[in-house]
Amino acid sequence: MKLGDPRLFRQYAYIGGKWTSGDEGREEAVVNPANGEVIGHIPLLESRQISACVDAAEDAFANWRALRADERAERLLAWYDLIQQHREDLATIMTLEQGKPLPDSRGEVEYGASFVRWFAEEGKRTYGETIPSHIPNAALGTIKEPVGIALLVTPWNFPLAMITRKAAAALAAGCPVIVKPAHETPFSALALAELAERAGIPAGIFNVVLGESAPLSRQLCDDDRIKAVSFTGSTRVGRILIEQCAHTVKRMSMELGGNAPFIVGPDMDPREAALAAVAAKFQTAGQDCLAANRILVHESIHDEFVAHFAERMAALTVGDGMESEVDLGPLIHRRAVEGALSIVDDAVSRGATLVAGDQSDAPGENFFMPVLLTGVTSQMKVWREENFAPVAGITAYRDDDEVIAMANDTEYGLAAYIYTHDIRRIWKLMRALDFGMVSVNSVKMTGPPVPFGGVKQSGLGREGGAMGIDEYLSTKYYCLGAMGSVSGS
Ligand SMILES: NC(=O)c1ccc[n+]([C@@H]2O[C@H](COP(=O)([O-])OP(=O)(O)OC[C@H]3O[C@@H](n4cnc5c(N)ncnc54)[C@H](O)[C@@H]3O)[C@@H](O)[C@H]2O)c1
Ligand SMILES: N[C@@H](CC=O)C(=O)O
Repeated sequence: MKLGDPRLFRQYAYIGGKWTSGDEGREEAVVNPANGEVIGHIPLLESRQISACVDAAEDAFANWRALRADERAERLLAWYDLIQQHREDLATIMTLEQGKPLPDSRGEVEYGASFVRWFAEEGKRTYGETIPSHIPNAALGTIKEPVGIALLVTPWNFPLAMITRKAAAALAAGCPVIVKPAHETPFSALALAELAERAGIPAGIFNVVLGESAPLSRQLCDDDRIKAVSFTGSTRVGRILIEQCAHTVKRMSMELGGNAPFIVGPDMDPREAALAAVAAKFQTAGQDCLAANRILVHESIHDEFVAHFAERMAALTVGDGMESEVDLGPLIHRRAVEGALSIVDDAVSRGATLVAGDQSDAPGENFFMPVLLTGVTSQMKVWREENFAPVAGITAYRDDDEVIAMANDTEYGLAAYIYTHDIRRIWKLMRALDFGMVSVNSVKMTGPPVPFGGVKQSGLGREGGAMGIDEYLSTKYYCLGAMGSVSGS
């Protein structure tokens, strides 16, 4: 791997400010999904090393929480500057381990860094409140305090930004973090740790643990010293973590799967809407929780929309993300390709039409050519499951009430898109859609000021925005009694 700063490529865990190998020497290879080449190895830590990591975080907590918010902000801003300075190396690491095209990786580094800057500032605004007292001669109010050590478990599709969106909020709030990255994409997390160290974030405050996911997470969920768990990943694993944390009653934030509807109104220009739908579906090769999976188009413009969608989709190039002019990189592994194939087969066997998507054109075993299916129905996996692949399903609807019922017919409730210029329709749909985020006439909806998150089985809590830091803060109410005559009491 050619990096301007080779020390960003670390093949160790990072615990209590020390780069750490596994005590028993167990390791795992990490491969480039585009070509199967081994990029490097990571240690698999033993249970006692995981406990040592919690010890280190516990030891570091008191001093970190005691810093003033502006002192923590200085460290975070230094981290932000370093991420920006090293963005090219960070993007290279990301493309090699995740597969996304290099320009997308650069975009993710920028996006990930933006949360660090945002929360550096937001940490200075964790205000409590004063409460008009109902108790004679008493002063009432609240203050916000850090919850304690936070475990952050993150996915492989956004290997950097899903960490910074959590970690920056937790650190700004005064909490130490233990990051458990996906084993497919550990090197972005480790590069962030290297930069956190250089930024003066003290030992024990930002830790990265590596190991077998299930036992490792179980041990940390069982540990009463961990006070919060923030998870981004599948709904299936989210349910497991919720169960595991029940008996220690931890604060939980869950950013889980999505199955976004993309609704196109009858007044829309079919071409404009189709270009937006392609952009909303195929980012990160469809491996995006916001991907427009169920494209619901008014029957009056359906055929024209499909023609434009197919034309735009045909222009997408699939290849190694390190090459120029690539739109879609590989899927993360062969299992993902097989999953996508089975979803397409299921849809076709149940009556969907395969308009485009010839897999014999795929440039390698982990690649998947974009697929367009029409006539998809709620009986098909492509409708019911989060397909997490470049598989687009389009279906026609008659009227607003029908499309609302179709869009809400899913256990997921992360994001929905509406394309129409009819203000009454916008308002009606926006209110009726059972999703945590609704984007109207815009593919882009995320960013640091935004309360990102879902309803139903897409999650609990919000990341980003003013709400994002609250996930790492406890509210302490105080009642100062016998204060004498208190004005306003
Ligand atoms: N809502 C959001 O903000 C958001 C953002 C990105 C991704 N996602 C979701 O993430 C999923 C894709 O990512 P993924 O495949 O990495 O998800 P995943 O649930 O398989 O894995 C996520 C993390 O959990 C770990 N893990 C896996 N099995 C575990 C277990 N039994 N116990 C504890 N930890 C375990 C993994 O190693 C990884 O670190 C999709 O469902 C996508 O929608 C959601
Ligand atoms: N695209 C999402 C991540 C989902 O996979 C984001 O911007 O946070």
